[in-house]
Amino acid sequence: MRIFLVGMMGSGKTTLGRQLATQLGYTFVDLDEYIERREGKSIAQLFEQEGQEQFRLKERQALEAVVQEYDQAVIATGGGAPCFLDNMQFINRSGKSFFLDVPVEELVNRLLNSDLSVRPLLAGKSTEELNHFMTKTLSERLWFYRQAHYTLSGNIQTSEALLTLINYI
Ligand SMILES: Nc1ncnc2c1ncn2[C@@H]1O[C@H](COP(=O)(O)OP(=O)(O)OP(=O)(O)O)[C@@H](O)[C@H]1O
Ligand SMILES: O=C(O)C1=C[C@@H](O)[C@@H](O)[C@H](O)C1
Ligand SMILES: [Mg+2]
Repeated sequence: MRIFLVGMMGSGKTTLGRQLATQLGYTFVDLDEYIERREGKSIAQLFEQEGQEQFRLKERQALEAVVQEYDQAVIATGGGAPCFLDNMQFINRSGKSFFLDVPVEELVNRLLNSDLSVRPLLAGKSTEELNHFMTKTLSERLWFYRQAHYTLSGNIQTSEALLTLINYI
């Protein structure tokens, strides 16, 4: 079985995905890291050198490659991945999907405590700009994220989220 985690930057896909994979004995794949390895460039470099449109094409190719490569895996998708091309349909056809629906205020808190420079869409933003960007982007993306098979809502601790997810699987 393939398990896909979708949601905004800071929603905990990488953190939760890694732990879930360990618990299930599945391979963990972080789509951003997979792209970085395939391309030999960081996500920030890809955005800077090739632009977002080209990145989204590479992201789709990587998604297809991951599905080809792994039958039993927990896959943390990139924050934007489900919202371009027909990626969300492809995800839903390829496994079970979970939307980590974390309130914007909490996303902003978490992101302010992390390294913004590795996230090219957020790099250099002030707290106010970050708030505005995250609110606007979430409202544009909700339609896609809500197509996930399951939703985990709220600011919940990773350990609790893990238990809930395992119950759904
Ligand atoms: N349940 C949680 N409660 C509190 N903080 C969390 C939780 N999950 C993750 N974090 C923290 O929030 C930050 C972002 O988490 P993470 O990198 O897992 O998000 P992501 O969804 O993979 O983001 P991106 O789309 O940018 O890769 C990290 O600093 C992480 O430690
Ligand atoms: O939300 C987004 O559009 C992104 C999220 C990250 O996972 C990376 O894929 C990249 O920084 C873009
Ligand atoms: Mg991540």
